[in-house]
Amino acid sequence: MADLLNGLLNDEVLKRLPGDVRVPGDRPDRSGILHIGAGAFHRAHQAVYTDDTDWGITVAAPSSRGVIDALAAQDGLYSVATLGAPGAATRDGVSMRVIGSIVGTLHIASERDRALDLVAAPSTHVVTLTVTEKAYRDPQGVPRLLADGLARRAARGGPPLTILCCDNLPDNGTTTRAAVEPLLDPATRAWADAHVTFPSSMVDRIVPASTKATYERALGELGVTDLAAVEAEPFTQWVIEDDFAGPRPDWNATFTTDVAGWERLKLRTLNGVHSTLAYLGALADIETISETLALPGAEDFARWLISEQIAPSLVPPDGQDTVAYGEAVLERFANPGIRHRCVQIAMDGSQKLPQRLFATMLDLAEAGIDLDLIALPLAAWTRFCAGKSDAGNDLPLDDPLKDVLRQSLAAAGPAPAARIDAILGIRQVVPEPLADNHQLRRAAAKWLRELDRHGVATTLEHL
Ligand SMILES: NC(=O)c1ccc[n+]([C@@H]2O[C@H](COP(=O)([O-])OP(=O)(O)OC[C@H]3O[C@@H](n4cnc5c(N)ncnc54)[C@H](O)[C@@H]3O)[C@@H](O)[C@H]2O)c1
Ligand SMILES: O=P(O)(O)OC[C@@H](O)[C@@H](O)[C@H](O)[C@H](O)CO
Repeated sequence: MADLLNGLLNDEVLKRLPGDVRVPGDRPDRSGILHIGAGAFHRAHQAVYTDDTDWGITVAAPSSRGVIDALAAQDGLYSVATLGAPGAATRDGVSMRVIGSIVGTLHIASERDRALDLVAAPSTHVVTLTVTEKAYRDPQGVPRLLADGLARRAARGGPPLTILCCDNLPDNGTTTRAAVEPLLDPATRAWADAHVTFPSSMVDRIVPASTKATYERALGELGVTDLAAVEAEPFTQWVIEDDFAGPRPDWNATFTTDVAGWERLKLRTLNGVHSTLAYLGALADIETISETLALPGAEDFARWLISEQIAPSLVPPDGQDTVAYGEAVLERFANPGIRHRCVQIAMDGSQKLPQRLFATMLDLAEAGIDLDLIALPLAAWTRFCAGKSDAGNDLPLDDPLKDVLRQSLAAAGPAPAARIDAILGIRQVVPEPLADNHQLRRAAAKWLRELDRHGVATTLEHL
């Protein structure tokens, strides 16, 4: 952890920061946005877009309070280091910006009543969410909080509210609505039908979890300690369905009537290849995505996967070409400044692979297209779930369906075909038509046999 003797980043020290650090102008004095999920992504994405407006954010942490405590001690300020920025103003392709859009913090687990009041407050116009894919399947968690907050807002006859999901899910607005609506009492439901919208959005910026190196870099660049520092790639994108119930922040985002095409393109191409590289890299005991992409054969495989399997599975949004989009994604993945760990991306595969891989497979199967290449990431995930790398090292299986995955694999025994069938048989994860797809089963079993016998590095090299 960075040295506290240098003092903390806060309002007082803003004017003393090095001249090449971008600092916020006048800070907003109220928050029209309640954000739930104080993770790294929010700080490097929505909070940055908001910093360019006169809106403020209250950030709510569902359980762990480390980040909000750090933010509170720093007057809500923190830095974003953009790494590998072409033409960056500062050393080694790093450009530093201090963000001032966070004006309040809240710990939901210990301040639930205040959280409900904030959902109900007339001054709150937008609730944004980055709570990971699995949170939408836990009715007693964030969906219950939103439902209870809406009940309070409805009872007070509050103004309209927009609930904007910023998690990597398809139809993420509809998914959020579907998680919240069944929890509403009839009166609140009737009020919400008229006063609450759930736009979908496609969010994109690669933001790895902060590490000791992040805090040390922040100290070096700022001259003061920043315990909420994050780092991110230069690229950023936000496509939002223009369906706001009340006032809309003037974010420099793309507002559109149809966000589904963007979501599909991004989830299948960027996230599909990200998860593929994450499982291959983790099995090969490689730490990051950029290092995995540098394995002989890996970049060619990713390119084939995009052109032969992902591109034919979707119609990109107007003006986009999936192969060109994929090329740009691979360039972003190769950014050596971004140390995005394979095991971080590999987390929660059961919640991610349905939209990242299985949806692509379904569309390919329906179109009668061979599923050979895309069966390799399925084999890699299957092998990853058993918890050992190619060299026999332990791999973490951090997944809400960990027990189901492990039990299914244990019951299947060692034969690759049986292990693939066991995974394809998990109905909560794999759509039914894929379980009976003989071509997919055969291809995945073939790849799993290769991975078992030769490991990832040799398999990729000899593709
Ligand atoms: N990091 C990225 O590159 C990136 C890019 C695009 C989208 N996203 C989206 O943002 C999400 C968060 O990413 P991050 O990098 O901030 O991760 P993070 O680990 O830094 O933060 C995760 C956040 O989710 C909350 N959370 C986790 N499980 C929860 C649960 N069951 N109920 C309620 N809250 C829960 C945590 O409290 C935390 O605030 C991702 O899951 C993804 O959907 C991330
Ligand atoms: O954040 P997750 O856990 O949903 O997925 C891990 C990465 O694939 C993801 O965060 C990408 O970096 C991101 O989607 C890029 O915009």
